[in-house]
Amino acid sequence: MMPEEFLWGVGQSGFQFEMGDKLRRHIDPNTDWWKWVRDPFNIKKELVSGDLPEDGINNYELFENDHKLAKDLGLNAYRIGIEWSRVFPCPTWTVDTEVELDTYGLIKDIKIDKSTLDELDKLANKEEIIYYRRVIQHLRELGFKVFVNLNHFTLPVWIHDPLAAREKALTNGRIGWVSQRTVVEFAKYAAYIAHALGDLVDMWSTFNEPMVVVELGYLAPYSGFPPGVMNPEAAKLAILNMINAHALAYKMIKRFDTKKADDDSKSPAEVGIIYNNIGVAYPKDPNDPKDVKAAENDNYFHSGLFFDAIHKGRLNMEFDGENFVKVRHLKGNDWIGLNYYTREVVRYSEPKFPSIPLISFKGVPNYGYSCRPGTTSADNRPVSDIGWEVYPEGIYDSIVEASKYGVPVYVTENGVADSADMLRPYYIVSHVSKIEEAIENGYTVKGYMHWALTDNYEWALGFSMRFGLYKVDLISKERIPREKSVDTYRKIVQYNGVPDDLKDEFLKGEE
Ligand SMILES: O=[N+]([O-])c1ccccc1O[C@@H]1O[C@H](CO)[C@H](O)[C@H](O)[C@H]1O
Repeated sequence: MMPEEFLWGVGQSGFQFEMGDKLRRHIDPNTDWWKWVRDPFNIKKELVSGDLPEDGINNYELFENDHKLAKDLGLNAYRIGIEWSRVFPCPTWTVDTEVELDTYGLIKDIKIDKSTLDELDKLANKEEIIYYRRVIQHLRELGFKVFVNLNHFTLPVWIHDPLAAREKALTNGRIGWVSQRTVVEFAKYAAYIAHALGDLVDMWSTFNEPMVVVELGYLAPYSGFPPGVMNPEAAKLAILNMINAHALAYKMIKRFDTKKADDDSKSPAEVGIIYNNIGVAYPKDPNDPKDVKAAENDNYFHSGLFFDAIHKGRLNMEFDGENFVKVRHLKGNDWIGLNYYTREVVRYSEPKFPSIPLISFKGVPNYGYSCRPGTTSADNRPVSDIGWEVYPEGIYDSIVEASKYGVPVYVTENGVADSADMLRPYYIVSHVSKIEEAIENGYTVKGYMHWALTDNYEWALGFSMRFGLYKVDLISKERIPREKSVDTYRKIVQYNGVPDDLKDEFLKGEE
């Protein structure tokens, strides 16, 4: 059983859930992803699916309905995302701020005060603020603890034009996280949102999975993620800028959200980061020191580097895992949101880029993310529709790794692409059991949020991947329960842990 105050919830983002209203009144054409997924070249090359987000599930209008579905499951936590581009459809560059740099060229502080907020207020789309306030208020009325995430992959197109960025090999101005200008604008956005929503929100996160943005955007040109270039120098800049952006947003949220929303909160603003692949790279051959080193490097590249910076003020600017500089102003993180889907199994391989020595690993096929749908993994585990191995042990190891930083952990995403609902009940039971085990062994995990309540738009893969406890009919927008999963999750939530009958049904013979 979980501790009494354990949070059970679901997670969602803006871009993947909001759009889909019939009259197209609530489309948001102002993101990089909007532009990216309809680009004829991308569609022709099958980099993206050709599905469009405006044909999606329409949570924008149906949020009350979705909140009620979550309530009926017995949930008490709900994670949402704010779309930067909805609040600021036009550039905020013109709002002047003083920026203080450190000796490494990182931004140490940025002067944002009440008059800056007034200027930003003139540029903000007030209707969208009113809208997000309604959404949060409705969640609060239903008794949910609300988690608000500021950035989930998408960037305003005025700050990132992915097609121009690709075409001009990142030499044009709108290059997203490769440019330090984005850090400054993000700090303004964070300050403004904290001010505009702070009375209703105590649990904040800056980013969702920053390393996915970097790796799929700048090191995997066929991933289907914008801007689809291969450029290790850009990847390094993007990582440093996102670390810097987290640090500044952390400060801004603390500065401008001074009002406690919930009685049970420790402070008016608990600011964390949502992160995936935390310590879940495993060596193919645990007896081969080179493979062991490869996994260690992989783990450091994916999470250690970022976490060392924001928790210890210790920055590995060389990307070698060996040389560090002290950058105290980067420190600041109150909780870790852990997203877990599967593991990685890696072998040693000579560093692909001389300037990133940590990338001395390569994935082994038929494990983790590299499986084929409709098969079982090399380890004889089930594989999801998206080709990801089901490996519940990984969530335990991920909790252990995240716990090293001394802040509470919330599982902010966990789920499976499974349109037939054959795997999901087992997936939920096995992963939640591992979380229970971690808690029994003394680790601090304070919540579990399933991804997702409903089907949604799975980025480059469009609507083909079905992560919902509720299936969504994309024509009628009807939510149809995937009965077995809905039942399973409801039982777990009611019991506040995995009851014995579910363990018997799904985990017999595993232990
Ligand atoms: O979006 N991704 O490409 C990606 C790759 C590896 C692990 C998580 C991950 O992103 C995460 O995954 C889920 C399901 O795929 C959602 O789409 C979510 O938006 C994202 O945060």
